[in-house]
Amino acid sequence: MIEIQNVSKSYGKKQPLNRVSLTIPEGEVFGLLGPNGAGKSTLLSILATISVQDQGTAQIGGLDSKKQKKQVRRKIGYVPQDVALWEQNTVKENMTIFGRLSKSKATKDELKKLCSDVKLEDQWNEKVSSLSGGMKRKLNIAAALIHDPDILLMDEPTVGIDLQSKLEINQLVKRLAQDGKTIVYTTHDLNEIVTLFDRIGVLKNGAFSFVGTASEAEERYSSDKGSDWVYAMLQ
Ligand SMILES: Nc1ncnc2c1ncn2[C@@H]1O[C@H](COP(=O)(O)OP(=O)(O)OP(=O)(O)O)[C@@H](O)[C@H]1O
Repeated sequence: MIEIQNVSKSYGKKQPLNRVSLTIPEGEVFGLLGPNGAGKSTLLSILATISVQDQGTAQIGGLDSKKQKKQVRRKIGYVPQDVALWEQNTVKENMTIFGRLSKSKATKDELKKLCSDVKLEDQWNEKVSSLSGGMKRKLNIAAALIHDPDILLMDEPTVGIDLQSKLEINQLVKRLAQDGKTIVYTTHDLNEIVTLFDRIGVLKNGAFSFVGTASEAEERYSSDKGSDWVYAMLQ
């Protein structure tokens, strides 16, 4: 469970988060939406203990993101917006390095299994620099799962990649949720907004303008003229 209470964060005169509150129950796939610059990455980075909020609290599995960073990091896997890999090393070497960094005792077979879960088994001995953008994204996700986190924070994991990799990542997210993991996922993708999430939340002007299921959003934002409810919701 994730509990965010009255979280605020400013950068100079900009205030992307202004007393934001949200509860995400265990096992939920939550879609974090909003226009460019709305504060989605900022909120994820606070949950990932990379940024610190100016005010308010964020609790992850009962642990405080500010005061119990180390313990929180054991509970979360973070997939940043920008791919972060060792390009000159192989997939296997990358997984081994990430395994050491997360102090995981995962065996080679377990690391390989994580790669096969994201359909990267054939690339095990390939250099990262030779992989496609979609493959790199999938490797970043596999790396975030090495320490078997309860919660996965994913910042636009499918932006700018091929359709097949995107659908594979979507399927993986659904499987992880079935296994009981809680997932917070930011996206601008229309199909994902409509199909992937148990609930969505729209960040706008520093706060959530909507939190609920896609059906509830459709009901609220559809007009009689049948205008596009996703567009209306994000305005
Ligand atoms: N380190 C930083 N220093 C200064 N300003 C920042 C910093 N990080 C984010 N911002 C600003 O805070 C606001 C929120 O940024 P954030 O990246 O959280 O938005 P976002 O909703 O994730 O956007 P996008 O959909 O474009 O990824 C933006 O105006 C951004 O320019």
